[in-house]
Amino acid sequence: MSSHSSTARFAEARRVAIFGGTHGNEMSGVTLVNLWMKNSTEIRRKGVEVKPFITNPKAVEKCTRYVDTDLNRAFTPENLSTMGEHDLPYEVHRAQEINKIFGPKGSPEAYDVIFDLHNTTSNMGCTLILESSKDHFNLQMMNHIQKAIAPASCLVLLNEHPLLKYSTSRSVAKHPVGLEVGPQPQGVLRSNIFEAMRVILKHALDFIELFNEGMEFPPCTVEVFRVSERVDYPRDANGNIIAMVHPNLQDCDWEPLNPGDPMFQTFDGKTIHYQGSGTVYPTFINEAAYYEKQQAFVTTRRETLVASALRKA
Ligand SMILES: CC(=O)N[C@@H](CC(=O)O)C(=O)O
Ligand SMILES: [Zn+2]
Repeated sequence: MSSHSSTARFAEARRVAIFGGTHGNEMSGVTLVNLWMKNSTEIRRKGVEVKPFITNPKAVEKCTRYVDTDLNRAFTPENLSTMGEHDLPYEVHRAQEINKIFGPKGSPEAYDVIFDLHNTTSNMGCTLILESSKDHFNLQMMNHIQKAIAPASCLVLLNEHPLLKYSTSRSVAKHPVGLEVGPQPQGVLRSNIFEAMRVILKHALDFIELFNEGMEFPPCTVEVFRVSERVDYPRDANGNIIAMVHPNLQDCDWEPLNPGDPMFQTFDGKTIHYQGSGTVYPTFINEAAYYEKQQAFVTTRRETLVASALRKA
C-alpha cells in the first residue's frame, strides 16, 4: 500500500439544491426556503445554480411531519422504481418527482449537492449530517464550515450504519448534506435557531464557490459522531412507554454517557441506568418525531476522519 497522500478531485459543483419542508412542521427550513424562493440574492454564488425547493408541500400546508409516510425514508430503490402512479402514498409519488428533478439518484445527471434543512426538538445545537465517511468533498466542506463559524460550533453526525441508515431526500445528490438545528418545537420558529441555520448555509455555499474557483483545500481531519445504536423507551407488554428520559440525560445531547449513568426515569420514580460497555455520545435525545420510530435517542461514538486534499478536476 502506498502511503503518500493524494488529492481528491471532483468536477465543479454547478447544480446545488436547498431542500426545506422535507418535514412540514420543521419551520426554519420551510421559512428560509420560502424566503429564498421569493428573493435569492442571499444564496446566489458565482458559477452555481442554487435552487431552493419545498420537498413536501402538502405536509407544509398541514404543518405536519408527513401526510402518508415519512418522505425522508422514502428514497429507496423500490419506491423510486415502482409503477402505479395513482394508488401510491403521497410521499412515494413525491419522492419519484423529486428524483426526476434532482436525480436520478446514483446517476451522473444527479445534482451535485443537496442541503436538506431540518429542525429537531432535541438540544443538539447545529448538526451537519453525513451519509458517507468516504466523501472527501463533504468532509472538506464540514471542515470549512466549522472553521468559518468558530467560536460557535457545529458537530458532524455520520450515519452510515448498515441497519439504521435510511433513504433520505438528499440522498438523490452526489454529495448529500443534512442540516439539523435545535432545539425547536414542531410548528414553531425560534429566531436563534433560524439564524444559526442561515449562517451554516452561507458558509456551505461559500465553500462551493471557493471550490469552483479552483481553491486547493489541504488535507485535514474532521471529528465525527458515528451512529452506533438506537435506544427505545422502556415499554410494557402492550408496547406502552413506561419511562421518560432521565432528567440527568434530558438536553444533554453530545455529552458522554457512561455505563451506569442514569438514562430513564419510570413514572413511579425508579432510575434505569445505561448498561453499555463503554462511553457513548447520545444525540436526538427525546426527539418528538421519534416516538413513532421507537427511538428515545441514538448513541454515537467519536471518531476522527482524515480528509484528503481537495481540488476541482
Ligand atoms: C428530527 C428529524 O426529522 N431528523 C431527520 C434526520 C435526518 O435528516 O437524517 C430525520 O429523521 O429524517
Ligand atoms: Zn426533519
